[in-house]
Amino acid sequence: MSLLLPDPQPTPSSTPVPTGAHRTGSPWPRSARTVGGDVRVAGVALADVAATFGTPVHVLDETEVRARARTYREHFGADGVFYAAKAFTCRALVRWLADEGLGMDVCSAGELRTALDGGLPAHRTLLHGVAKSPADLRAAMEAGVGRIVLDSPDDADLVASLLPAGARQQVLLRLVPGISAGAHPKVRTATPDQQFGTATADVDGFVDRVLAHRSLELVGLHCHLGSQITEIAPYQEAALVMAGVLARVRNRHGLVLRELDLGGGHGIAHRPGEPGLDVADLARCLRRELRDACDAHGLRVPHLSVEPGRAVVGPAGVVVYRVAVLKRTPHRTFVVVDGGMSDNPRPALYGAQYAPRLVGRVAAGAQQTVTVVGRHCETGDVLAADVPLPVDVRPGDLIAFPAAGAYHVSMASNYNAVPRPPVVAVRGGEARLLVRRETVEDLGRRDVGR
Ligand SMILES: Cc1ncc(COP(=O)(O)O)c(C=O)c1O
Ligand SMILES: N[C@@H](CCCC[NH3+])C(=O)O
Repeated sequence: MSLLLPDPQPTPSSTPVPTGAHRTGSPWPRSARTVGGDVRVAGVALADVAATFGTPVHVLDETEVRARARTYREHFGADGVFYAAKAFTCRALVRWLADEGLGMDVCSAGELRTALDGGLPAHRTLLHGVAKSPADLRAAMEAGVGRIVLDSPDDADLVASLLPAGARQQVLLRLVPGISAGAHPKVRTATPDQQFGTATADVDGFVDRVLAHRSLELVGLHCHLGSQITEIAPYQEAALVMAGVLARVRNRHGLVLRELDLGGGHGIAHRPGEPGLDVADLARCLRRELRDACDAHGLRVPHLSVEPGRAVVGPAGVVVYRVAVLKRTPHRTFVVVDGGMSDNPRPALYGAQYAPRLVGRVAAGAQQTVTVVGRHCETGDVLAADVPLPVDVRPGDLIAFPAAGAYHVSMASNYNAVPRPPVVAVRGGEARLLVRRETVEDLGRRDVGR
């Protein structure tokens, strides 16, 4: 019996996935069940997905995504949730999220394109970026994005310079509240030593630069602390700091800003037993903190919004690899799989840890400690070091990594000219292709020189 999953029983497709507070402690979708030696997600055996679509393959549980989106919508309300497209995006996903009442945070003309193609109205998107290109901005302005988040005073000038004559654009200011939060230094974005946003101490000059442009309508403030944050306290601190900045803007500039976007970063369990951030608790604590802080400043409480990415799609995704080679050295046993850092750079970038498991057959009971590595020409292409897998693991076996729905596909590359894997949606016992596997021909198409 597996420690990773609930009891091995098939999921009746009629069992509703509970909404409400997010469960913490399991990296698997709530529908995941062990059946014999296999795992079924939304009633679909992972071995069947691998047989039909090949490996590596990304599997996304539609019901899990929708339930997570609905939970956010319930606790943060209409116009309160902008899914961060950078975590993963494709047209079907946009449609699910739009159905569930979410908006979307996009960072490029490409992410915006997918949002629009998926049917999300442009006014439900907001555009981010530390270095928005003129092409990004023109696409955003042409589509009519709801908000543009200005990263710096220069960004304000750039946006204003590209707006068509007579147009007005609602904007937020991205500020740096000086809070250190996030699972790794490379994903902390609210400290003074990194490149995003403008220090809260410099807000007056930032506001003045924005107000100098009649085409920019300043409606609110924004901050984003970092990613994979599993405690509520940093968000409470952010609410407190940002309420202070709202008061300062009112006092110094006579402007009452009506919106506050506190970004994303909500953590999930990547391995069994790890904590995740509870959305209901987060919403409750944030609202209380913000109300108290605004009361203290005599401010009206602004409209609150958040930008979760990982917490919406991360636990809904599983990636399945096939074992290519088993290598025993005096130091380690290497399980070499047919993917690697080109489809999941997270372990190499952040030392991210996962809990892979064998699927597709009944294994010997005993476990051994192995290191799962990828196929790439880098010693650092380690997907999971020192993890338990069955003693009889062998070439041809399937290895599944849960918590793979966010920042895998979206950060995938073509290193070693390896085509990127497909994304398959599962729901009610059926699997359907959302994003096809890239081909070697796709890769060759851009190579136009002689
Ligand atoms: C501005 C902004 N909003 C939202 C997110 C989403 O973060 P996460 O996927 O950790 O929720 C990010 C990425 O960290 C971001 O940079
Ligand atoms: N890419 C990071 C998170 C950073 C998100 C963007 N600010 C990860 O995989 O954990």
